[in-house]
Amino acid sequence: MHVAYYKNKVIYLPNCERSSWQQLYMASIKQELTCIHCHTPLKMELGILKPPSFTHVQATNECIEAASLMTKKFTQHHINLNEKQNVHSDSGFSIPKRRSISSSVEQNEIENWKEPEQVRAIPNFNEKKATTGHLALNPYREKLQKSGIYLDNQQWEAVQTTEGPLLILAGAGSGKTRVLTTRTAYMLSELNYSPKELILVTFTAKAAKEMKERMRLYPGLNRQTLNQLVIGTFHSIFYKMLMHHDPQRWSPSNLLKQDWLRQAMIKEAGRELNLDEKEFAFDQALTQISWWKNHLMAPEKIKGKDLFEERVVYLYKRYEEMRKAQNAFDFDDMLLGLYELLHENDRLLKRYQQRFSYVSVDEFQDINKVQVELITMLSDRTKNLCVVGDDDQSIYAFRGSEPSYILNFKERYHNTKMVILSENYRSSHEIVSSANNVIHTNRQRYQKQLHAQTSTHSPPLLFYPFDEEEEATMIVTDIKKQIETGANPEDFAILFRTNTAARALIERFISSSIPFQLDADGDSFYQRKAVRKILAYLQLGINPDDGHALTDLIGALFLKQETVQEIKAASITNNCTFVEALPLIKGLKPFQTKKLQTLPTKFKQLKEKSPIDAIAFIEQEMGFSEYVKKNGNEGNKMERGSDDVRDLKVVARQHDTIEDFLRHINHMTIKFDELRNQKANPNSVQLMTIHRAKGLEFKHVYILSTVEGGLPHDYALEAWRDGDDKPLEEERRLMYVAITRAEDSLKISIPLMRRGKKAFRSRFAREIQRIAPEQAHKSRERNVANGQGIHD
Ligand SMILES: Nc1ncnc2c1ncn2[C@@H]1O[C@H](COP(=O)(O)OP(=O)(O)OP(=O)(O)O)[C@@H](O)[C@H]1O
Repeated sequence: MHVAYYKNKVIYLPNCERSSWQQLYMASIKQELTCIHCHTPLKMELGILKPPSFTHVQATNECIEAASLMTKKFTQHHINLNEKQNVHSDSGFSIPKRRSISSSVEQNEIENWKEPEQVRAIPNFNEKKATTGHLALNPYREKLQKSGIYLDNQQWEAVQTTEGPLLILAGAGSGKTRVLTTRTAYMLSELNYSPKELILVTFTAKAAKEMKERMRLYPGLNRQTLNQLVIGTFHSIFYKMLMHHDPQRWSPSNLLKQDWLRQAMIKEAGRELNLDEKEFAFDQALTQISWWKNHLMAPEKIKGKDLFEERVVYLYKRYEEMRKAQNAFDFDDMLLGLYELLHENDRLLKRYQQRFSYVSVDEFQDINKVQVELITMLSDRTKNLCVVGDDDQSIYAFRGSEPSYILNFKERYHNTKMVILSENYRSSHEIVSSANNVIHTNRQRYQKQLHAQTSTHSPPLLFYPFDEEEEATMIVTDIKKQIETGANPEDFAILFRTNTAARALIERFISSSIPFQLDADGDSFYQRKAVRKILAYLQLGINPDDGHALTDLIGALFLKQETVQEIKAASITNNCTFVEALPLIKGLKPFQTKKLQTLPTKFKQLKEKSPIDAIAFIEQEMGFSEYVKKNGNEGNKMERGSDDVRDLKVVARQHDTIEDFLRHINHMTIKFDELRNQKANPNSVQLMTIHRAKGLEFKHVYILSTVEGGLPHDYALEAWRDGDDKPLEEERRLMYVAITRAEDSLKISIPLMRRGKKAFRSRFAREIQRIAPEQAHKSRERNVANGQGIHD
């Protein structure tokens, strides 16, 4: 059904602007859309696969007749019911829409709808399974197979290579965990190496635990042997070593465990520079300091590139002084401490080299400078260093990791043997081919192609929501339908590039009945600096005595926090509101006083506006644009204040009054906090950043906002325009990681609008539609052999 009654008007869906669909959808949830005949509330379907429609649950024949009669009227040439009634749109709906409709066409289809498309560039599936019988069967391999542990030939080759430097390039889903655990088990139970000789470094504690648990299932391995094995993260293993040598200095009580402890130190140092606690990006400063430490860069050796960096260098220097004076250490010091200890103490280094004859490292693509140096030192005697990783999944440059360590491994460690694991056991052929299509464009990589074991004949889907809001609605609707027909919530994951990209999605899940879990760092979108300040303006517009809002706002007026007390005092002595007291502050420069004098009137004007107009007014008339320009992205190239304001405008457009807008935000902020403290429910839809999804797998995956600026992120595009394509290559790897998380189905969202502007489909969404040359070549060879053509 395409007609409904809404706000005292009859509306016809094909005539409604695309931008209004989301509002209509929200209206349907509030039961404001009704049947034109019986006035029963209608449900609006706004999903991925089909154009939207209204559903009438118990429609009578009269209801259906009335709807079809009305539809006919709307579709007649130049005739429009609302036009006759001379009703004009006042809520964003173009009713009537002044366009001619061919009288011969029964115009009952939605022209504004853009059909989803399947990925076409899928080569024919090669049924050939991974080879398992080519190498001569080894009794141990047979034993493994009897225990249900199958290895393909490439995996088996990696397991058997125990001596010398070994690089195992493990494509996504190719069983690197299986290889690492089997290789360790093989060395222990088959070659009878002592567990004390082995050290296995993982990237997360979870991975270490999983490997230990898996190893318990291997034939011939007992608990006692496994307990002697050194397996854990860099931090856990190396910290134990430090504790062993100097327990007093490295006592856990000296650890700066929480971020706020470190922040407190740099904030104290910041006061020496007169940095405003609420304005300066201290969190960014800590990330930068950590990056330098992991790159073995002492503060004396760093020259800041800009004012922000110069300040952070100072904070770094003072932080180190304060930390040392307190005998404290942070997580980075655990690695640096051991690095220094082994450098200074050659005898100790030799002892460790003597003890650990076999060093293995997982997730080698994510390694950083200090970690590389440490494992090189430890394995230097025997050169028995086995590293497992995937250069295509290196996504932690911001934390100091570099794909160059894995790419240059062979140059750094002579006589390296390289084994490539290219059989993917996780995803369908259609998903694997799409991943291959995207990643092959990267230049900084080992050329390789993943190969899937099965085909579902169901290619990934590209779909086109109008904007962020509609994207969220479509995905929630899609998942809901699948759950209704038997799928489990835990089968689904929605992946996004940044937390802010998921704002609308989180809100839609909060309002739905679907169990979900959010796995992302950081506060709610509405707690972000620029957003909080805009909201403070709006709150003061409504309540000019709002003390919290005044505190949030003060920096945006280029005033110091101490001024808040002065304003409050002036409001008491002059018996006026905080806003009215703004022009009464003494000791300011004349231009500042002049600006403050205009504010009370402007705050009054603000109150009367719609949320979207009010934000524009705050930006242009109340000086906020100027503030954002100066302070919007201090030290943070990833998240700019101006983008946050544009994101906020997307929400603002959905609300008619400031009160309603603020109520919505307040509700969502409370719900977001509850979410943070809620107990984990394993059977829930997973919402997470792509970074968090690494190493995980889900039956059905959705990727959000695959548009230029979203994925790839704006900052990478800027770097690329300046001639640096490294960040863009990392974004492509992120896309690759996201795609390869999916087992059975993958849906990629390409909104038409982003942050209120026309969006352009991501280059990755274009690349996915072009068959990777290597795949095309193989497919052509096969097809020639089979006498078929290929589609690309
Ligand atoms: N030889 C094999 N035969 C059948 N299944 C296998 C084989 N090797 C691995 N698998 C299965 O393939 C899946 C992916 O393996 P695993 O999680 O170890 O991949 P991965 O290489 O760590 O992936 P990623 O790097 O993408 O996170 C697992 O379910 C694993 O049990």
